[in-house]
Amino acid sequence: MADNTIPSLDLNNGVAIPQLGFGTYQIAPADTKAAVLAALEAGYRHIDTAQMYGNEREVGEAVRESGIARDEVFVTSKLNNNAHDPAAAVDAVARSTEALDLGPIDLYLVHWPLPEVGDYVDTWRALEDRYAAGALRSIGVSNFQRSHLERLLANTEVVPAVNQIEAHPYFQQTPLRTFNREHGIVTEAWAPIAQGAVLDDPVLAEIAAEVGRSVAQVTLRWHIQRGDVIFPKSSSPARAAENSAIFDFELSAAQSARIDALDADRRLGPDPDTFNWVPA
Ligand SMILES: NC(=O)C1=CN([C@@H]2O[C@H](COP(=O)(O)OP(=O)(O)OC[C@H]3O[C@@H](n4cnc5c(N)ncnc54)[C@H](OP(=O)(O)O)[C@@H]3O)[C@@H](O)[C@H]2O)C=CC1
Ligand SMILES: O=C1CO[C@H](CO)[C@@H](O)[C@@H]1O
Repeated sequence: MADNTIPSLDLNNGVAIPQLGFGTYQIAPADTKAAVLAALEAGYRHIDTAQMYGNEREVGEAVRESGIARDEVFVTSKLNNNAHDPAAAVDAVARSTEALDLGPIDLYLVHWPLPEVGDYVDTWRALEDRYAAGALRSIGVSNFQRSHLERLLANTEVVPAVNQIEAHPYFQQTPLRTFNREHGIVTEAWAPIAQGAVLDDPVLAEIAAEVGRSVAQVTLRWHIQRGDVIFPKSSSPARAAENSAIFDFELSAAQSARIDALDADRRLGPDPDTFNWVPA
């Protein structure tokens, strides 16, 4: 474990995804290109963006200008909540593709199920069509609960490659992660350090002192050892580099179990069963 190489996982269609990526939520468009270039310089090879974040164009510019071969960088984007209608979804894929300007997008997600807005099954069929046409290398979902996935799996052909859900030590999502795994769906954990809420945790601080790492690094390492994909966000190149230096140490089973015991059913973001927000 001397080096710090980022491992990849295989999605259910055989496409490889780096287990660590760089999150770009709340990075302003004007700051995004520099932040993504710094992340790529630090060794990240996976960027998570969304139409909702308003920074796809700048993510694409950074990847294109980085000098790194296109097939060495994995880029995810997400369909915005106002594009669930199938025709709008097809148009949204075209707009994301144009904004990123990187050729086929590596992974494209339905950002939220929006259970009371249209029907996510129809939205998914539109993404299945774009996937079959080669416009998207992989397709997945985000914030889908078990009930949403069950309906999708029963009514459509392509099994989502990932389900990107809120998960961190205070909201561990154990049953949903198990369901994902049993169906060949990779779990991606958003807000892996709980948007900073775990940083003052005394148990995590104790473990950090034991392994000589920061609380953020210990928390991110715990996710990696659970087998999930993560993409912490930082606007600071120093913290982004810190967050990527997690592949040259390990947590013991006992240390991981102490983190497992922090689960507190503490959701930070919206509840996917009731979140039906659509931007104007
Ligand atoms: N699918 C979905 O619905 C959602 C997806 N996401 C995705 O997940 C990504 C990650 O989630 P996010 O909500 O950003 O939350 P994170 O858990 O990644 O936390 C980000 C916050 O932690 C701070 N931070 C990061 N690294 C460190 C560090 N080493 N030490 C101290 N503070 C640190 C950042 O501040 P600073 O920038 O100042 O370092 C920022 O305030 C998003 O960027 C986005 O790509 C997020 C939310 C919802
Ligand atoms: O990706 C996202 C960033 O955070 C927002 C607020 O929690 C979410 O709505 C959105 O899904």
